[in-house]
Amino acid sequence: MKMVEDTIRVAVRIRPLIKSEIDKGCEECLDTIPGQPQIIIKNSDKAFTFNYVFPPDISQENFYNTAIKDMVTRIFDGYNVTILAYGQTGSGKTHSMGTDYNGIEDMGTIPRSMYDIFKIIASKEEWNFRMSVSFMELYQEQLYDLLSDKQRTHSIVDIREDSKGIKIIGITEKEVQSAEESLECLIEGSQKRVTGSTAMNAQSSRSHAIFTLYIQQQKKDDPNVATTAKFHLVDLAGSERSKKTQATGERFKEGVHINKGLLALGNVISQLGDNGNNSYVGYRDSKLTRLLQDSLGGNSMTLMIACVSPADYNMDETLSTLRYADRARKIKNKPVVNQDPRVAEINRLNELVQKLKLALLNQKSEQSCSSDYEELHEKNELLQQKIRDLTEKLNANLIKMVFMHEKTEFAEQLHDKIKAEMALVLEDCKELLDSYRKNSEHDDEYYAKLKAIYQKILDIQTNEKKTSEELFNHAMSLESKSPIIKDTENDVDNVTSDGELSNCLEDFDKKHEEHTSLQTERNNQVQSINRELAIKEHLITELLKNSSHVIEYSKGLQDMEQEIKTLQAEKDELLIALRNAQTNNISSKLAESRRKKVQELEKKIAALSQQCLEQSKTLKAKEKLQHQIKNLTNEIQSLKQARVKLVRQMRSDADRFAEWKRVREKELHKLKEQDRKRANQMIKLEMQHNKQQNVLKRKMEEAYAANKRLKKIEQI
Ligand SMILES: Nc1ncnc2c1ncn2[C@@H]1O[C@H](COP(=O)(O)OP(=O)(O)OP(=O)(O)O)[C@@H](O)[C@H]1O
Repeated sequence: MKMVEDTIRVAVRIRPLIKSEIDKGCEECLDTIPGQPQIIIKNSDKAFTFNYVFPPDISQENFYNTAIKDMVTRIFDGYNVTILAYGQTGSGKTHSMGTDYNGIEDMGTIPRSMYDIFKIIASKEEWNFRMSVSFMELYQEQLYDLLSDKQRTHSIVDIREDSKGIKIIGITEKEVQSAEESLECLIEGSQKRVTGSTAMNAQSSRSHAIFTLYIQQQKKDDPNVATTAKFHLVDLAGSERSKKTQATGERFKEGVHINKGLLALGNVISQLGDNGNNSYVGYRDSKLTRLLQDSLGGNSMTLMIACVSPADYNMDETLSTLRYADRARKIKNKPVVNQDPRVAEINRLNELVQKLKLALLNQKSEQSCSSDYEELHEKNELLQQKIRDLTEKLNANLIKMVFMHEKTEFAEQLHDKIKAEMALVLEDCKELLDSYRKNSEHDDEYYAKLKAIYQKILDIQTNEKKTSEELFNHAMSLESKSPIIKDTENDVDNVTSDGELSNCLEDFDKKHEEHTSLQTERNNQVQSINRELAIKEHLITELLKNSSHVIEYSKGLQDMEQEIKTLQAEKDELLIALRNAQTNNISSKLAESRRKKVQELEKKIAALSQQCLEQSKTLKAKEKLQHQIKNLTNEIQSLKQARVKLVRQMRSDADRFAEWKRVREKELHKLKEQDRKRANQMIKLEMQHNKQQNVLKRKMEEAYAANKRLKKIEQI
C-alpha cells in the first residue's frame, strides 16, 4: 500500500460584498496580492499565507480548475479525497460547493467535479467502474440520510468506527451511471435539507451537508488490480453569532448546535495542527468531528475552502476563520491508496503463500542436506588440501630432479672427457715403456717410476670400470625398487567446489596439477633414458672387452701367417733338394731325413692354417662387434641428446611455472582475504535468517487465520 504524507491544503475564497453589506455601508477590509496566495487585513499588520487565496472576482470555473480539479483526479489513483467548506454564515460555502445546484449555470464544486469524474471514467476504457453516491445531513447532532425513501424521522443513521475507519450504518448508497444521475441525487437530497432565513443569509444552511461519491475500479485484463475511493464534499453550516444572526427560538437552538460542532472541529484542528505534540485528538466530542475523522488527520487528501466575507463588519468572524484555516494548514494527513478490500486480501494472501512456499522449499533443501553436505564438504576440503600439499611436494621434488639431471649431465661429460684423456696418457706411457725396454742404456730408476705410473693408470682404469659396473647394477636395482612417479590426475577427478575463491583455487590446482603431471612424465622419460643409457654403456664395455681379445688374437694371426710362409719356404727348399738328390743319387739317408722334415713342416703348416682359419673367423666377429659398438655409441649419443632436450624443457617449464605460481598465489591470497570477510558476512546473514524464520513461523500462523477469515468473507 503506497503512502504519502501531505498537509491539508487550504484555499481561502473571498466573496464579493453582498447587497445587504453594501446597504449597510460596509467597506472591504481584505486585500490580496495578485499571483501570491496571501491575504492581508487592511489597516493592520495581519497577513496569512495559504495554498490558494482567491479574490472576490474569481469565477467559479477558475476557482474549480485551480484548486479542485487536480484533487479530483487523485480518486482514480485510489486515494480518499475530501473537499470541505468552512466559514461564517453567508460567507459563500454553499455557493463554492454548489450544494444548492439546480441545473442553472455558474455551478459550484460538486456539479463540476461530477462532470469531470464521469468524463474521466468514459476515457478509461480498460477499467470497469462501479459508482454510487450518498448524501447526509448533520442537524442538531442527528445524522439524516438525505437519499432515504423513508420519512425524515426514520432516516436517521448512525456513525460507527472500525479498524478501517468511520462507517455510516444504514446509509443509502445509490448506484449512479452518469454525472446527471449523481446530480439528481444531490438535488433530491438538497431539497430535504433544513434551511432557514437569518439576518445574515436569506437562505442559510442550518446543517452540515456531506455528499459522497464512492468509486470502485477494476482493471479489465487483471482483476487483481482494483482500488476503491471515497470523494467527500462537505458543506458545513456557518459559524455565527446569535446577535448578528438575530436568531431566536428554533434558529437559536440550531445555532447553538452548529457552534458546538464547529467548536469541537476547531479544537480537533488545533490539536492536529499542533505539530503532533498533542497525542489526544477530541474526534469523539461531536458527531461532526467523528464524521470528519478520516478527512482530518486521517488517510484522506483534503482541501479546506475557507470562505470569508470582505466586509469590515465581519472582520472578527473573518479573522477567526483565517486562524482556523491557518491551523488546518499545519495538519498532516497520511493519504493511502485503497485497494479493493477483497482484492487486497487475496493479493496479500497470494503473496504470503508464494513467500511461504519459497521459504518451505529453502527450508526443506537446507534441512535434508545440510548435515550430510557439511560433513562431505569438510572431508572434501581436507582431501583437496592434501592433494594440494602432495602436488606441491611432488613439484618441489621435480625441481630438485631437474637440478640432479643437469648435474648428472655435467658429470657424465666430464667423466667421458677424463676417460678419453686417460686412455691417451696410458697409450703414451706404454710407448715410453716399450722404448725403455728396447734401449737398455736408460736409467733403471726412471724405468721403474714410469712402470709404476703406468700401473697406477691401469689401476685407475680398472677402478673406473668397476665403479661403472657397480653404478649399472645400482641403476638396475633402483628400477625394481622405485616405481615411476604417477601423476595425481585420477585422485583429483572428483574434487569440486563452488564460490569465487573455490573457482580460483580450482583453476590454480588444475594448472598446478597439469604442470606437475607434465614434469613427472618428463622426469620418468629422463629416468628411462638413463636406464637405457646404462644398459647400452654396459653393453659397449662388454663388447670392447671381447674386441680387445680379438685384437690380441689378430696379432697372433699375422705371426702365424708369417710362420706359415717361412715353413712353406723351408718345405719348398727341402722338396727341391729332394728332387735334386734323386737325380744326383745323393745318399738315401739324407733324403730320408729331408722327407721326414718335409712331413713335419706340412703338419705344422696344416696346424697353423687351421689356426689361421679360426683367427679370420674371429676377426670377422670383431668387425661385427665394432659395428655393434658403433651403433650403440650412436644410440647413446641420440639418447643423451634427447635427455638434454627433456631436461632443458623441464628447466624452462619449471621457471615459467614458478613465476606464474608467484602471481597466482598473490591473487589467491587476496581472494582468501575477501572470502574471510564474506564468511563473516555470512554468519551475520545467517543470524538474520534465523530471525526471519521466526517471523515466517508467525506469518504462517497469521496466514492460517487469514485464510479462515477469507473463507468466512466469501461465504457472506
Ligand atoms: N463568490 C461569490 N460570488 C457571488 N456571490 C456569492 C459568492 N459567494 C457567495 N455569494 C452569495 O452570497 C450569499 C451567501 O452565500 P452562501 O449561501 O453560499 O453562504 P453560506 O456560507 O453557505 O451561508 P450559510 O452558512 O448560512 O449557509 C448568496 O446569496 C451567494 O449567492
